[in-house]
Amino acid sequence: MFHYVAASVSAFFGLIYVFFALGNCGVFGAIAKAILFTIAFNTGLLSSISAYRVFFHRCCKFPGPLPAKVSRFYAAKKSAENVQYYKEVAKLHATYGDFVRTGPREVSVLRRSAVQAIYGPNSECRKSTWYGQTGNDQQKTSIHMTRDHNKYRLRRRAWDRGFAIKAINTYEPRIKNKADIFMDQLAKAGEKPVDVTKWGMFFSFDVMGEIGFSKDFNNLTTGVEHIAIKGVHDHMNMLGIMSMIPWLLNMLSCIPGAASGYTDFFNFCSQEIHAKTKSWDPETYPQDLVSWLLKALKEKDVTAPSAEALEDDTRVIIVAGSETTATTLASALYFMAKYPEKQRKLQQLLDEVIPEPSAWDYEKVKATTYIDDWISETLRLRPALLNGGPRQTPARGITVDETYIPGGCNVLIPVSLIHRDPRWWQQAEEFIPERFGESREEMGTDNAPYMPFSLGSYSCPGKNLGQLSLRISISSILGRFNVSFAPGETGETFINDTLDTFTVTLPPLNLQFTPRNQG
Ligand code: HEM
Repeated sequence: MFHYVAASVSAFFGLIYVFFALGNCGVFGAIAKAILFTIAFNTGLLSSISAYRVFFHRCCKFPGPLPAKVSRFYAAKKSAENVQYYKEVAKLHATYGDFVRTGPREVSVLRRSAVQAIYGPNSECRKSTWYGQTGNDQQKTSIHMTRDHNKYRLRRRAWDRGFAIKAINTYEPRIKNKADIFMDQLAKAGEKPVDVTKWGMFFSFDVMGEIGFSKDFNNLTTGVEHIAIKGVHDHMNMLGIMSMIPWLLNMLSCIPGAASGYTDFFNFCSQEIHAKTKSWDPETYPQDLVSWLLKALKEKDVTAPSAEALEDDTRVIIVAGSETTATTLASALYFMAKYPEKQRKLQQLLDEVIPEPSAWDYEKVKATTYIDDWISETLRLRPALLNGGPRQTPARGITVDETYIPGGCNVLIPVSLIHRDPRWWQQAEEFIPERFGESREEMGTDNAPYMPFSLGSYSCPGKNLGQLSLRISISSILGRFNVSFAPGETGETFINDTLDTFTVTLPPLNLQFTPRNQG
């Protein structure tokens, strides 16, 4: 698009010059003629592109709404209506079936076998053009936006070292420390309602400050959202809508001032990484994720990102690491309030191994598998990312069941739909953590499509860290409190008004945390 826009602008001024030089009209006449010429040319061009996309494009056999076949602006428009594009996708699948053309070259697929074909470890599908939204210079983008598969694999190694078991073990007591501050704040709230959407975010941002940078972001102690993070949150809706047209987002971000809402966040990350570069001691064992990335950079390891990419990576650490864990924690607590008898069951199982909060021990929490079943079921019904990241099919295409999808198409799975599809999930709409535990076989869980952390090469590197934070926070809460809806809260808005901003944005949820008498 950059090339196209540059060529168009040059051609426009070239035309004015030519018409003027031909000498049969003045400057204004030349401008008028150039405008007419440009309109005629672009009308012809856009009409022929539209006709091609509707009748001759390699994706033309897939059904879908006509405007979606012509342009991605359709998806952006639908997303702009209420930032709930996932509901639109659900309607489209109900109307058109399992394969829906949701963009000129995008197909949304609602089939179990598509999970392996698109995201599985042996899939040849690669990150699609969606990941070009912050630019295509692979030396400058974050790991998340790295589309070059070989470069991605090399960079991923540095991340995987930061999430290896030895590293993760050093994080556990520091996360527990944050959880304890969180518990003190819940105790202070007493009978007052606590918005867990907000406080879950404070907790997970502070965890990422600690684990990402060995830094206290102080959200939990102050009860106030960090100014830099606030900038990100204030612009999530816009980002959710604009990312429907990645090339436009990329272009807009180049306009000076267009990304000013993010300035605080960008400056903050930049300051943090510079401070860290100075304070970091390469001789000691890395204590946080940024140190692992710095280590790779310093050792000129092939896994090292460039300095610019490192800055972008720090932004990913904060956003990818905290938004997802925070929204999952809030949803897990929602289910506790909604299903008090199941909450009691989890509490009792934890009480058996941890009879009082002072006896808290992570190994015992981990051994209580029902807590993992709770987290898995929460992520099934309330995935932190409602859609699988779009992937591009390899040149020879892929086959999903009986359907051939040609090469060079963008394909994705609507995760929030496939996780509730009754063809593969029994009692699909119900919250039944046991389906991941003792009822696993009976409920056919192993054969059902499940991908809250994505799968394969580009799956979430922070999965273990996310689960660690969730186990620690949930077990700490249940050891000290009973969780219920605050007066007047039903949780309906929390469920119905979830926004699709790539990672979800959740409405407030007011819960009450009543101290337990454990006798
Ligand atoms: C419950 C918690 C979490 C969930 C549900 C989750 C989910 C996901 C998903 C679905 C993706 C794939 C996105 C895509 O395909 O574009 C992803 C990617 C990623 N996640 Fe997580 N995540 C969680 C926690 C974390 C944590 C704690 C970190 C730590 C920094 C993290 C770091 C990342 C990174 C860096 C990527 C990009 C990987 C890539 O592009 O290949 N995540 N996550």
